[in-house]
Amino acid sequence: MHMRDLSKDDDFLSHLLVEKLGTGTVPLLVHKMDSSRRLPKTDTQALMAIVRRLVTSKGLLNVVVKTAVDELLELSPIRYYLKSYTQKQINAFATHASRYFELYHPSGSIEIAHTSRYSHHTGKSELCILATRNLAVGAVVTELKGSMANLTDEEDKELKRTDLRNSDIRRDFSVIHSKSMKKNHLFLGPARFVNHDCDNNCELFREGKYITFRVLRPIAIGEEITAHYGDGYFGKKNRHCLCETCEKNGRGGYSPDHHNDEPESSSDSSSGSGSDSDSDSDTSSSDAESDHPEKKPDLNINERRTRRGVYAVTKPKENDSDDSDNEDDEDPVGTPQGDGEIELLAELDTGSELTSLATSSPPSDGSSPAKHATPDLMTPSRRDGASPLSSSLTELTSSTRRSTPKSNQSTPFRSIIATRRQHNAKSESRAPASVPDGKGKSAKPTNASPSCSAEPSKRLTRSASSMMLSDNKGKGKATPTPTATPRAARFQKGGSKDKTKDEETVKKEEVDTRVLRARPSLAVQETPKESPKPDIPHGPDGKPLPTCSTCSNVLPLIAVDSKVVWGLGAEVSKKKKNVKQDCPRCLRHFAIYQRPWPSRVTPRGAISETPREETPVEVITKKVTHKGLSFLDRKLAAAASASASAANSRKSMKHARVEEEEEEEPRSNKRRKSEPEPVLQKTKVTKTYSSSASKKNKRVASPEPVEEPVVVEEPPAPAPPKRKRGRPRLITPPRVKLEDAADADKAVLSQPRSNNGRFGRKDRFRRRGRSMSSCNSAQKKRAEEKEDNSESDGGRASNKRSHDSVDDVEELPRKKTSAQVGQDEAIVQRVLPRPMSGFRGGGLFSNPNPLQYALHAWAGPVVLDDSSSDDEKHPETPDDVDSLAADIATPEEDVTSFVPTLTYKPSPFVFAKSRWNARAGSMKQSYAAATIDIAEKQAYLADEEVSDAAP
Ligand SMILES: C[S@@+](CC[C@H](N)C(=O)[O-])C[C@H]1O[C@@H](n2cnc3c(N)ncnc32)[C@H](O)[C@@H]1O
Repeated sequence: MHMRDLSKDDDFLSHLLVEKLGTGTVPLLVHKMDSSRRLPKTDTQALMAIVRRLVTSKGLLNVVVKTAVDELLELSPIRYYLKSYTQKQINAFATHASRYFELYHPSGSIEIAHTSRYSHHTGKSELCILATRNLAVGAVVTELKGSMANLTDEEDKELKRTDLRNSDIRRDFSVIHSKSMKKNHLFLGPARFVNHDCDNNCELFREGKYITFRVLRPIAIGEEITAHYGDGYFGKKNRHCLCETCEKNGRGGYSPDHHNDEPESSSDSSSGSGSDSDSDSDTSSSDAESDHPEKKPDLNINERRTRRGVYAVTKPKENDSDDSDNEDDEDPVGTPQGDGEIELLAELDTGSELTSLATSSPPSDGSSPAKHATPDLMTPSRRDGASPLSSSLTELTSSTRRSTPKSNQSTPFRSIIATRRQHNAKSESRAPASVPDGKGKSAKPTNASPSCSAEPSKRLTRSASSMMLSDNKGKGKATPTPTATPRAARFQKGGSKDKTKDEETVKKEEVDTRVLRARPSLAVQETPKESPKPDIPHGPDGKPLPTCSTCSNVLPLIAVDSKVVWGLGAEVSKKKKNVKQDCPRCLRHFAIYQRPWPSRVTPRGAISETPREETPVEVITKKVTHKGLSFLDRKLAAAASASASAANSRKSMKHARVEEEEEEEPRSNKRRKSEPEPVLQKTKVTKTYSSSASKKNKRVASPEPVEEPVVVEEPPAPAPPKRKRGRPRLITPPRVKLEDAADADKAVLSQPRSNNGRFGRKDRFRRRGRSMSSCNSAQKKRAEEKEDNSESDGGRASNKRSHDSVDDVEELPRKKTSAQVGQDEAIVQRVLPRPMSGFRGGGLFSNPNPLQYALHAWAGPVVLDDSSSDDEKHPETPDDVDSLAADIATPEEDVTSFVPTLTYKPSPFVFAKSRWNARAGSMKQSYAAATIDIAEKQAYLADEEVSDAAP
């Protein structure tokens, strides 16, 4: 993908899906790559309607996102925007759009919001990412993704260059450095809104071909997601950094002796060859010490420093110290480091930001930027910091609090970024001098100063940058809370030598955590045992400040271009005085979800209501009992022992296997009649099986979409389709009907795409290679096949691998799945991972939400046994839409795009069940056939499974 395309697409999509969505009079202004670019005018209502459908759809994430992308592409302004695009560009656009849509899915855990932590310094509206759920350590924020584009050397330099002609151009984007390719890539998308904190709570990491974020320490609802850009991103040793940690510790931009107009900023604007960190590299350690006298080894174990800011690299070498600028300078980025788990160095562009920091409205007296806070400050505080005033939804449970960051137990800290207070103070005094401590803490001295540690009982907000109260995250490096941040604590205690040792321990713990950690969402759903004490903030006049009736944060003052657009009372005065008022963040949330912040619509039974390909419907109603399991256990044990003796005859088994496959279905049916499996205790048959299919002993899925299968007691139960063992597979969606074959544009846009909206390669080929009339004939053919299949062989659920393209399906009717002969809608819903078919949430657990389970329990930071397959299959080439930047270009990629999100790590229970669903039956028939030694067969199957699992 080209940098220009990505920039343009991101400008447009962020405009559509961030700026315009539910923001009303309070826009979430996104810094554009090119703010002078004219964007097609788009109906906000139409966009909101699409998002509303997304959030209310009962479907899998990738399916509903794909639908949303489809709908977006149908909008006239978007069609107009794409009219000159090639198919490949449309694919990339669709992929990028899916990243933004994903943010809004009810299963999501983050939101984009305003922050004014930096605005008062940069003079620009800034955005941030906030958690909408409590996030546990190790959780992967899967929806925080970005698209990448290859950068030529010229583009790389250009991005670092300060464009003096257009001061609006902000370099608020990430640049990822690929170690393997030794190239920089532009990294845009929702992930670009993650701000820097010197004590970051998330880290960038790579999982397969994905780059996403992993939680380093517990994050509370409403807390900002932060990453570490590197030690030199904001000047030497981040001396201009405005993060909360620096604010707490009086460092960086909050250092008493901080000056904005420090010389290193100018180096960024020069040519692009230099960077802020380059400057750092030359900085003596004594300089660094003076800036950060208490600086401890960085907590991010993955961090290594390079010439520019880095926030995700391989594990550090032994004795890697914080003052390793020179070492890193010399360290070629392509040199393998550590175990190579993370192969990307992630860096943010260091060019213009520092220039911006240094040049934007510097205080005339050179004082700390906080002294010049303007009223446009707003970052909603985290959930647990809120003082519930009216809504029970704002309350947190005690257990939730236990899982919240250590900050909650530590000395409360109140951010100086207390917009409304500052504003009020300003109004009253009419002069910045009204801020007595020089940090804007005067609005309510007891709250604003560190002395507020005398109020430990009060749960204060984190308020990364807002007008609100802010607590101390408690993550001060000097006072780690071992239980909250064991990793941090270790690194703070130990030197560099200990660090390596500790890393190993931590790594091990991480692995454990990956398996055992609780779902992040679990912590969110609990109900409070008791409400925290309301902490109603007061203004300088002693009067209580207006608070949001939902999140209880102080209502912000939001300014755009130095003009207050919200918060001065205009919007409140229209209403009655005592009417409750929500803050813009909660208003936006409500507009999107129709529910009070932070709750989102959670489709109930989304998984179970969606028929899966290759999943016999009757299996859905079966339950595995303990009795059945013990029986299966015995069988499994017998098979395992038998298989041990069969290692030397596996080759001959392959022939036998072929024969067996030919006979499998009839035998399967035979088995079902004669030997009912104990595990299938409750066999119910749905209407989706035709009598003709029963006659032929073959299963035929209903041509109708089976949203909620009506279960009827109607024996006999047809045999489930044979399932291959091994990796989960997706079934490729069929082609969508071309409503208007004459409309070429529409034909393009209505082509089937993969889950995130991209067009498959073969689809593109088809589009070029086939005329519209051939499309029509294909439709006819499908209709005929549909009839055929409903009467004959349609029940043979496809065992095709996911990379069987749509074309394959159409051109090879015998491979056609039963779902594909049904309606298109039904087929779309079949784009499901195969492993899920073995996961019967409703049957196994009291909370029948396998999607949630998979998302939160399994989508961990584990390097999966099959996670490398993507890379093995498709070496990453971010310059192409089929690569890192565009991960769903082909049907194969449909599979891979889903896997990281729904990482399949079955529990032993589920694993046993899913395995036995497939294996137990075939084993029995193998015994019955008695022509092949069962032991050999099992050995062969085990072999097959291994090879199936391989990419
Ligand atoms: C990748 S962007 C993050 C999103 C950005 N806030 C926005 O609205 O687009 C990086 C920019 O955010 C701001 N920023 C993030 N973290 C910061 C920090 N710790 N100190 C100062 N500015 C920061 C700076 O303006 C920086 O250039």
